[in-house]
Amino acid sequence: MENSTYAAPLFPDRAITIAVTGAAGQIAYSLLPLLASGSVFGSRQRVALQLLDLPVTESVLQGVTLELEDGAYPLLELPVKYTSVSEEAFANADIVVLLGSFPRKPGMERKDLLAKNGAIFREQGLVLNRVAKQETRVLVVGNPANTNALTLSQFCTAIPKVNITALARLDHNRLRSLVARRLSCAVSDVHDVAIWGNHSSTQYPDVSFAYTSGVPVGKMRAALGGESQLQSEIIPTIQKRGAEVLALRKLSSAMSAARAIGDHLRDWMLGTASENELVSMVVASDGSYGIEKGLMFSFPVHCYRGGRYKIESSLSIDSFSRKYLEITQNELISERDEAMRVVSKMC
Ligand SMILES: NC(=O)c1ccc[n+]([C@@H]2O[C@H](COP(=O)([O-])OP(=O)(O)OC[C@H]3O[C@@H](n4cnc5c(N)ncnc54)[C@H](O)[C@@H]3O)[C@@H](O)[C@H]2O)c1
Ligand SMILES: O=C(O)C[C@H](O)C(=O)O
Repeated sequence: MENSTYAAPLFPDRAITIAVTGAAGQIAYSLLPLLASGSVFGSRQRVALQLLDLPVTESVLQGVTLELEDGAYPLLELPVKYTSVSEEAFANADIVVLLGSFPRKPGMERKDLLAKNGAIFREQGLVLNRVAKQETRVLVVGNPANTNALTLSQFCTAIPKVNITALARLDHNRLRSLVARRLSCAVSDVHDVAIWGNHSSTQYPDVSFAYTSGVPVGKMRAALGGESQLQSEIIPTIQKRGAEVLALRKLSSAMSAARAIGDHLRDWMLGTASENELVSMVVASDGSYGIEKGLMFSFPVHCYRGGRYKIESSLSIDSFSRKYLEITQNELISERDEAMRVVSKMC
């Protein structure tokens, strides 16, 4: 991870408490060692983990906690807590990472998935509303991540909406890496790619503001072969990358998702390596770029130490980009309307 190893601890006198749901699943298996080892919050920050999964996974979850103990991580508080009761997992958490969600099954339509997850994220929002601290930071990963985060935020008014985000960093990292491969440069030399909109195949992976030491801002589209190449190859490659991994592995991305979660949490809590660096996060829209206020939308943001971010609202959007922003916004509006229709029936 960039720049976290020597970071001053956020909480020098205590452990940072991180609740993780879906902790018996495959992303968690890659994520928990990153959290426990200090790769995310620095090599001087103690870490307490509170793991949640469904009762049916109890023995797997227990096995995962045994492995965490056997890792003998110097920063990890022991014993590791695990439970199937959300209230216990979320109590006193500084950070809540929500991996647990209902997966799409063969024959299921998108609206069935929204209904199943609407119920889960409504319930978890209500629990957080009762037990979480106002300063708790929430990261939703379980799909459909943007809309699950929106549902949760509707039922969790105790946590300010700016403290609820969802993951677009995997898409951001995928784009950064693709640009590096195309330009034969180091990933660390690629700056300010952006992901806009939904974590789905309508997302807009944008290189308009990206630069490297050899390619200045404004020249990246040309360096990558021009708009037709972006449209026919680069944009669809990123939009469909999750599906590509799923088809090959027969399992969705987990190692890269865990790495992206670590990047998202590190930048959000400790700040980006440079104050000017843009990273992509799904956050509640403030109306920037004409995106409906309140919609959970991935924007390029700046992050500052202490869990703060600011949407970069001054980028100039041309007609090429505007078309993509509208497609992904429309998808998110229809997901939101469907999810709200479903959860309103549960009230
Ligand atoms: N946003 C992203 O970039 C991104 C990337 C990769 C995967 N994902 C999503 O992340 C989620 C997790 O992926 P995974 O590969 O770890 O899945 P997984 O199926 O391996 O694990 C999910 C775990 O969640 C648990 N779970 C289900 N409902 C729960 C609930 N209500 N409370 C607590 N736990 C619950 C399950 O028992 C399971 O152990 C999936 O929805 C996946 O689509 C998102
Ligand atoms: O789990 C999925 O559907 C895919 C995942 O969100 C990914 O982007 O890899």
